[in-house]
Amino acid sequence: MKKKIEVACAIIEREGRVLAAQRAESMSLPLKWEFPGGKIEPLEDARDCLHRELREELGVGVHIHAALPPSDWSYADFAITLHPFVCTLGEGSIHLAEHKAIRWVSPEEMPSLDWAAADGPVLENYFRYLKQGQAGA
Ligand SMILES: Nc1nc2c([nH]c(=O)n2[C@@H]2O[C@H](COP(=O)(O)OP(=O)(O)OP(=O)(O)O)[C@@H](O)[C@H]2O)c(=O)[nH]1
Repeated sequence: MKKKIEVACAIIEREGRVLAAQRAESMSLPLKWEFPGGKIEPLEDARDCLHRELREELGVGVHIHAALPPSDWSYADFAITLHPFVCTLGEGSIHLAEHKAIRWVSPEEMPSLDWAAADGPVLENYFRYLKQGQAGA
């Protein structure tokens, strides 16, 4: 059976843009774009995982504002459930410990990046979330 992992990831918003991070050549899914985050440890809460991973990967704290629906994806060699959270930056300034690059992208620019395949449904859910916010505004 395929290995199954649970991953928490952060859609960090700033001034109408979100932070996209590019995986390094040395990582799995090299050079793909993703939302920073990582694997949830056994018995770990998804939000605690997110805070831990963002400190490790970017050296920042975040404020979590909303949880988007978890989304499942099956890669050739493993299956993943992504748990996305909409966040803003808290304390610290960004230092890249693992990623090759980051970009602040507008919602219009987001689909043009070469995302990890599992992020497709996450982008759709985020666009739906933005629309709902505008409808409720
Ligand atoms: N953080 C994050 N990971 C994602 C996203 N989309 C996606 O497919 N993933 C996959 O989820 C896994 C996250 O695990 P990780 O960040 O703790 O793992 P890693 O790359 O350090 O180690 P790995 O070598 O086991 O892949 C990776 O396999 C990554 O490719 C995303 O948007 N954010």
